[in-house]
Amino acid sequence: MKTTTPMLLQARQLQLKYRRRVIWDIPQLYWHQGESIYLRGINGSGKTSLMKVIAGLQSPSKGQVKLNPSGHKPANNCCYLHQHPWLFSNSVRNNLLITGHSHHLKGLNHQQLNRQLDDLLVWAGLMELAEQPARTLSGGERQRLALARARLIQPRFWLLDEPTASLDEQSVQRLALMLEELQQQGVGLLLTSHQQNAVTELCSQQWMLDNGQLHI
Ligand SMILES: Nc1ncnc2c1ncn2[C@@H]1O[C@H](COP(=O)(O)OP(=O)(O)OP(=O)(O)O)[C@@H](O)[C@H]1O
Repeated sequence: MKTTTPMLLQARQLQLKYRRRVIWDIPQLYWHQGESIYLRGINGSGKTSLMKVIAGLQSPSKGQVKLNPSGHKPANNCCYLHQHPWLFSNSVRNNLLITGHSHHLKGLNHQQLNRQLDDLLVWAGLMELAEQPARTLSGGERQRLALARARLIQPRFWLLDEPTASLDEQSVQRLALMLEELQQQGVGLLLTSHQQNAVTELCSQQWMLDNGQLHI
């Protein structure tokens, strides 16, 4: 991460409406970098919408999400990971390379760049699949590649929408180990899941969306 000063993401009077229907109304919300939060709520309670608003991918109807220290934008420091990650159709390694080129890896020489990609492939358990087309990966492998790709961008806040849906026990454990390493680096994690598992157990806090209210 670029600096060591932890950030605080906060919002006041945050509201989301679709037409006249209020999805949620949140008087205040604080998320310190380094905190891991399990966001719960029944289908349709507004979890995905809240994550997208926090990550700067969607505008709220009222209020604003801010980062402290001020001057930083949520969209530049948050990464929202979809349940079904979108990947480039070329190889696993090239998925990382393309993302790396468009971010901070531009200044690295060929050898340094390859070393960084190798480290990420090892972290994600994808070294043996590095030359395989990403479209042929299994669900668990796709998730791990999406995580490795996001790590290149070095977000402070990671928002994972149903990362373990349709993963078997072993894949969940593997993902949990990867997320644990991110936690040790001091990132913030916010994740949803309809089942409690090794990934949700990493979270020391829970937020519950219920009937338009966020219970913290
Ligand atoms: N673009 C939109 N226009 C109108 N309504 C929408 C739109 N996007 C979402 N909604 C509605 O907002 C509500 C919240 O949706 P959201 O996807 O945030 O819920 P969720 O808690 O993530 O659900 P799930 O657990 O099923 O993924 C739902 O009732 C949904 O139909």
